[in-house]
Amino acid sequence: VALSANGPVTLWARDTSWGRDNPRLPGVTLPQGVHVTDDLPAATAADTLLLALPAQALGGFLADHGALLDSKHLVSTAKGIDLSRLTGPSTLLTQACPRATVAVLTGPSFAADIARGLPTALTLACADAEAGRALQHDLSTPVLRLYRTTDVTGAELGGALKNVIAIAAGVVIGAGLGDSARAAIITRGFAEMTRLSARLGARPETLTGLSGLGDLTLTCTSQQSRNFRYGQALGARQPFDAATTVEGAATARAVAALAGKIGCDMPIAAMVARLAEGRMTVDDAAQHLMTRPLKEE
Ligand SMILES: NC(=O)C1=CN([C@@H]2O[C@H](COP(=O)(O)OP(=O)(O)OC[C@H]3O[C@@H](n4cnc5c(N)ncnc54)[C@H](O)[C@@H]3O)[C@@H](O)[C@H]2O)C=CC1
Ligand SMILES: O=C(CO)COP(=O)(O)O
Repeated sequence: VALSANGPVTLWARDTSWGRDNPRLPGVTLPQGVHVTDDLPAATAADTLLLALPAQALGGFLADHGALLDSKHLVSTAKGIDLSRLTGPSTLLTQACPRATVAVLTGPSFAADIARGLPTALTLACADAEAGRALQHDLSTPVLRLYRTTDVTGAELGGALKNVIAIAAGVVIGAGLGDSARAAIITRGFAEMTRLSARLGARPETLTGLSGLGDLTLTCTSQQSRNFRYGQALGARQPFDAATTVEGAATARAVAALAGKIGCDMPIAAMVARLAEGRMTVDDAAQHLMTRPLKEE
């Protein structure tokens, strides 16, 4: 919707029977500049392709269709870590499409806000600085402001890890533990995010930017966030719609596996993984976090 301000856009989906009003984006009718199709070869004729798939679906999609995407400029919007391979979306794209230029678009942004034309700032990460500069210009609009970086690892880890911490923040609020406890979870969660990211080669300033702290702030404080609402339901012991995309649940499990492999202490992520799998109660999780050995901040 936003990019159609810059020129014609083709939107591909497996099922296009919804016409121009997608129930996943209620209240938004696609503008004339968006052409909707279920013809993937036709849609992939463009040079620049945005892949807006859930992180756990991206690997399978690339296994089926990667050949169509090679040599293109591929921009992933997925915020997660693939559970079976323990890698982020950029690695999945590079492995499936070795001749493509790979970039990541991430940062604080609810789809509904962008579609309504509200002002939004994002991070565009591309290891190839020149290609990143071109994509930054192509994908910015007067209300969608892109900052660029070459730190793809940091940008995609920020987006993936903030979802895990947002679930924890939701649990705190859902369980009635209060805003002070949520602030503690956000802060200690951010410490975990920077710790793991540094171990994996990210730059610290990427984590304090839009793709890290920016998105963490948004997702831990807004009822628009699916990850936060899912955490709230867990905390309140209420059911949650299983058809809703909640990236942080699988990513928490991936983070726990990855952190175990490289020996990185990630207590909040480990707790979210156990809560999401039903292996721990909220009371036990809170007790566990509060009774860890006292340490320096
Ligand atoms: N919705 C939002 O506000 C934002 C979402 N993101 C990220 O973008 C990614 C996608 O999120 P949403 O669009 O919100 O999710 P969604 O669940 O609303 O939509 C995902 C779409 O992908 C389709 N899909 C799933 N598996 C597929 C496959 N194998 N082949 C083809 N299509 C498939 C689904 O049918 C659905 O239409 C996630 O990683 C999310 O974290 C990033 C920023 C904001
Ligand atoms: O990534 C997002 C905001 O930046 C969307 O968050 P949720 O997936 O939690 O709805």
